[in-house]
Amino acid sequence: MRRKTSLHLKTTGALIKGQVRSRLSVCLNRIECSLRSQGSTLVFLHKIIHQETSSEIHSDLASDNIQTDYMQCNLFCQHVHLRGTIQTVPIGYISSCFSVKNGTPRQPTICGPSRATLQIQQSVFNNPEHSLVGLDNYSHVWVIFLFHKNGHLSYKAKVKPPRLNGQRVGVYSTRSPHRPNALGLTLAKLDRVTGDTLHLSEIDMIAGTPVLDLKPYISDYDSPHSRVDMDTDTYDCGVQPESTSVPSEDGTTSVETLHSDSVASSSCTVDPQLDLGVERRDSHSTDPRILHSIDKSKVHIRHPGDASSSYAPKYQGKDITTVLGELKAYISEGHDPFTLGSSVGKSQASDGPKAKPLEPVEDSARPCYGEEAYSTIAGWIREPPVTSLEVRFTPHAERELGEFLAPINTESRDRPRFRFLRGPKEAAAAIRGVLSADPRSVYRRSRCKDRLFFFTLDTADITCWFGQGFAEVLRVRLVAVGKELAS
Ligand SMILES: C[S@@+](CC[C@H](N)C(=O)[O-])C[C@H]1O[C@@H](n2cnc3c(N)ncnc32)[C@H](O)[C@@H]1O
Repeated sequence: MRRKTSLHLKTTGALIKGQVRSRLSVCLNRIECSLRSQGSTLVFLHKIIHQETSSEIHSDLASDNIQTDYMQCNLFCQHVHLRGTIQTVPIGYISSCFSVKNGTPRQPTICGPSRATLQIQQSVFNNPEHSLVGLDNYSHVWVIFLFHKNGHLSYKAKVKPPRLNGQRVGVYSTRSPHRPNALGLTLAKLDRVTGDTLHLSEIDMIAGTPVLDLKPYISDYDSPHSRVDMDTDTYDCGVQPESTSVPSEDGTTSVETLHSDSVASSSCTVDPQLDLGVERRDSHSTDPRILHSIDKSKVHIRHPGDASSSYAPKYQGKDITTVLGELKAYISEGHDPFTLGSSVGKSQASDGPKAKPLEPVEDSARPCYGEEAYSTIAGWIREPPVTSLEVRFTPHAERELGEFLAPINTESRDRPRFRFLRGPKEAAAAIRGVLSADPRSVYRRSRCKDRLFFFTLDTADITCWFGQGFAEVLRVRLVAVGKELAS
């Protein structure tokens, strides 16, 4: 194997010129060192050399990809020496309606109809379809992939996200594809599973993207809001609970619901220190955007006007806002919510405060808890300094798009046909999604305002231009390679 590898390295090395050649040879030397010292990594290294480096080099000799491979090998070898072996082999490669980076949505939510398939490689599992059994129970899947088309590893500690229109932030506060380990993470919609293939939509990956891993999206684990909901479920036990409020040593009040026929108990902990006002701001910070969550409180109150409040768990017929308002009053004023009215569980605290009818909690006085109560995001994500664009089609472009057929359409073979998208309507929605988010780089926006913008969507080449606050689609043509696919 080693001889074969060396031979391959020599052949590949002969193709490389100048600086790139010398860089790669350093890299190859390191790999050979690794081969000598790390017998077990031989297969993987061979894969890197064979699949990643050589195919890219042959197709794109002078490109930056060589540097990427060089850097990747370099990083890899450092790891082999310092940290042991890290084996990462793609489980499959994305086939998607985006063939190049230009015009690919920056996040999956931008363009719902963006579709893709992923076939699990036979080389990873003998029966790749077995690895997907049960996955069709989930609507969404995390896709962990490599930004394999990042031409060069010019990553920097600070980046300029296009939505920030030139402002710099730390790379780790962004989803920039330019990062030291070029890993991407996309929450894709899982439309269906057929055998060894996943059918996805809402994706932001280009065709050929190597996928390293898949995990089901489980809101109970992956969404802080759901975690909160699980905690508040302690109010909705389904059986008449006997409740007792137990002040604990750390000053929190724990409300325990005891099931008479079971040893199981669930608890809801309220920290009076926290004032139940979730919109606490950091005492050290004057930045009004810094909103801090209550980490320890397992209580979640939704904003009274929040549409989601209809989902609020109920305790003994009362919505959670009311129950927590009562709890808050209990904590701050001594009203015992558990001795109020007949529908509420009895308090077992004999020396607890006397029952008093509660005043209805004023909306303004209620804590205003939105979803941000449990997760916070940078203000610019929802309110970026760039505005979204109106998207128009010229009548000509509209006609051209209308000519396209869905993949399964059996009509005339002369008409252009999509591979992924389900017809012109879906394509129009995808184009609107991509363009309204202004896919141009900051440089293009400011320096090349008047230039035409081209991108490819499925089998269509789109030409458009940008004006003040809008993007207009001028032409929709079948891509050259798409012709073969469409026939
Ligand atoms: C901003 S990244 C976000 C990706 C992912 N959702 C994440 O947060 O990690 C999405 C952009 O990466 C680029 N991209 C997609 N697939 C790529 C690949 N295989 N190699 C390099 N760049 C890619 C496209 O330009 C796309 O607009």
